[in-house]
Amino acid sequence: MALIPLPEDLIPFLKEYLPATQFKNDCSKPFLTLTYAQSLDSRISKGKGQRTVISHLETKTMTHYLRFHHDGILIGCGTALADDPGLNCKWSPIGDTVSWRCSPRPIIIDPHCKWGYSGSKMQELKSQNSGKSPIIVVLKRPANLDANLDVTYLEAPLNVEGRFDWLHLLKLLKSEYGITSIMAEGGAIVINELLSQPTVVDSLIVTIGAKYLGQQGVEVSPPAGEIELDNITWWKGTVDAVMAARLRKIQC
Ligand SMILES: NC(=O)c1ccc[n+]([C@@H]2O[C@H](COP(=O)([O-])OP(=O)(O)OC[C@H]3O[C@@H](n4cnc5c(N)ncnc54)[C@H](O)[C@@H]3O)[C@@H](O)[C@H]2O)c1
Ligand SMILES: Nc1nc(=O)c(N)c(NC[C@H](O)[C@H](O)[C@H](O)COP(=O)(O)O)[nH]1
Repeated sequence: MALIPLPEDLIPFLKEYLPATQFKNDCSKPFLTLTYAQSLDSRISKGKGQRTVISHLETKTMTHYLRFHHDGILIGCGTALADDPGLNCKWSPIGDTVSWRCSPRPIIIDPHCKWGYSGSKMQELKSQNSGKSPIIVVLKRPANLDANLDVTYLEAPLNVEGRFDWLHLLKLLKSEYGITSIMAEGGAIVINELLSQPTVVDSLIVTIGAKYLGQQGVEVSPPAGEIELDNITWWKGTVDAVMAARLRKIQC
């Protein structure tokens, strides 16, 4: 899908929430932006496994502007399987040239290797020099790896609940691959887990589309209950609104 020009007032609106240059050297974990598009009833798709357009094209362009400003783009394997996403960047300051140089490195959280890179949109974009090859985070690298497949596996341990520890994972991505900023784009499991990680998430950028998706839709709602936000700012577009904020740090 072609983009439209980025609304100019989104640039100052987002500035404070983007990874800052000085952050790169200061911290052992990458800067993490959690971003997604939801309906008025807090759904991110109309059903499990169904790719659903929520954003207006101007906020779709905003997503690509955000992609331009991050080294990595992280999704769960549920999104990779449902959407077959490209995860490249189609926005650049010099126009809409699509290049792997402007694109973040896709990072797919796939502990049990359910998603395949072969034949994917990501592979197609990589072969056209329009995107980067992914890092797939797994418990154990698959046996019989195809040496021709341009894909990197990062092994990480699962905790007793069968989950990767986010802080450990992010630090690994920085120390092993030099990734200093990541935007997490979903889906629901990733978003719900990260909403309760104020020490891991640095910025929260949520697009709210003016539609309802209904009770069959995939819901975003933190399982642990109430989450407070700080530094809240709103932007209003043609039909969408965007909220940028920070998760409130828990006081000891
Ligand atoms: N509107 C939006 O902005 C948006 C964004 C992304 C996805 N989506 C939609 O969301 C749906 C997919 O969401 P979902 O919740 O099924 O999938 P998901 O993308 O959150 O992936 C879930 C899977 O990722 C892995 N995973 C995630 N966190 C993990 C952790 N800490 N440790 C170990 N494994 C972990 C697990 O295998 C888990 O089953 C799709 O319908 C997609 O279209 C919407
Ligand atoms: N900003 C936004 N608005 C939406 O309406 C919507 N459905 C998504 N969904 C995010 C999800 O991660 C998608 O899978 C990728 O946005 C697809 O990425 P590509 O365009 O293929 O690169 N994101």
